[in-house]
Amino acid sequence: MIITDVSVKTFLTTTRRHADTAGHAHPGPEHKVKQAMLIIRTEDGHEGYSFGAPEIVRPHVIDKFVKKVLIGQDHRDRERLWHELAHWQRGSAAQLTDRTLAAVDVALWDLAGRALNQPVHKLIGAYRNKVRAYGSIMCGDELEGGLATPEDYGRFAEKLVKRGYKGIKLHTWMPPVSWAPDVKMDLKACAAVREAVGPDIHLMIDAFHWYSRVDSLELGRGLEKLGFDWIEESMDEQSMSSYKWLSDNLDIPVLGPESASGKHWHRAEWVKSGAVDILRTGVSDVGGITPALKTMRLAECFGMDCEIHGNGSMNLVVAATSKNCRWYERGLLHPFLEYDDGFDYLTALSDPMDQDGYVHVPDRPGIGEAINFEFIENNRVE
Ligand SMILES: O=C(O)[C@H](O)[C@@H](O)[C@@H](O)C(=O)NO
Ligand SMILES: [Mg+2]
Repeated sequence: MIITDVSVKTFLTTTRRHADTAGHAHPGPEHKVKQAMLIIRTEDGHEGYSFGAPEIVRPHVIDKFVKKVLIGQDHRDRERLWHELAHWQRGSAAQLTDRTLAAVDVALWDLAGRALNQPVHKLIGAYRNKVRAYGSIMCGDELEGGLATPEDYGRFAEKLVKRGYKGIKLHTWMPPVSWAPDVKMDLKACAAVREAVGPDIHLMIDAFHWYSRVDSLELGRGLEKLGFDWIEESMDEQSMSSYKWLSDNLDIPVLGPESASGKHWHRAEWVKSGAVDILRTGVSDVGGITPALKTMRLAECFGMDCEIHGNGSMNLVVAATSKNCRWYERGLLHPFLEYDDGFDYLTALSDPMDQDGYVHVPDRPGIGEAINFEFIENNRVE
């Protein structure tokens, strides 16, 4: 059970996703990008894995922080190891981020499952074995036939409903789109989607993250007329009081925070302040499965739903082990991309969705990823 090694394998994977100046994904030509696999190994040869950007598991953070906390420790002591690593953050000169904590925590949970030959959602205590998904559409663009007009969004939404989705979330247009942001265009896209899919499909929006209070109010009031389920990240989440103001002035549920730092502790403050109606967590955002579960349980104590940010096995585990979330965020989706094609370094989708819009939680050991180890070895760069 004792951890004897922490290592990283960096490899090339092919993708058509390209990040814009705000970090949002858009489709483009195929290109190769570096991906990292973190490996935590024990004395008896068991290993746990997690994937992420190479910079979050770069040698500096692995050698200066992760190895110092993990090597020689019982891998099952996840709660203690998470706190010990989190305490290193204050003195790390902002070098040890929540993303790194998440990579380590996910690999430790994966290790626990693989060592016992059990799926992690069963180890934690499953609430369900399938979760209803909403299709999370990429941010708008200026691509002919892509997501350039409200009608494009409407057509794509129709396609998603045919695929089985019972919920759809729009990320609307943001810079670097030349004319964005524009509340009236956001509402035209939302109206086009509502018109296209009818009244029974659940709709949500995740808007330009830096609207003013007044713009957010105009957007929210328009969405109320369209019967949307929630409004998400329409303002800078560093201003919790702005969300309190918006929640007090809108009927549509306000959801968040997604990107705000502070893990489960800060999300407790958002609940206490009444800043949101639906809480939000995400394994990458709060530092792992461990704090994401704490956020879910915190929301449950206040009679609140907590919706999980992001796709992938790690977030699916949190959704499968929690009663108070209604959705799994499946995406990001675009008319030019086939989400169900998956990743070249996995031999199966982590989140297969049936025709009724349910994602079935894989019962594979660990967090449930079907890793193609041979592909990773054949495409290693470090
Ligand atoms: O880069 C981002 O802001 C996120 O990836 C975003 O696009 C999307 O994942 C999100 O906000 N979901 O709620
Ligand atoms: Mg979001």
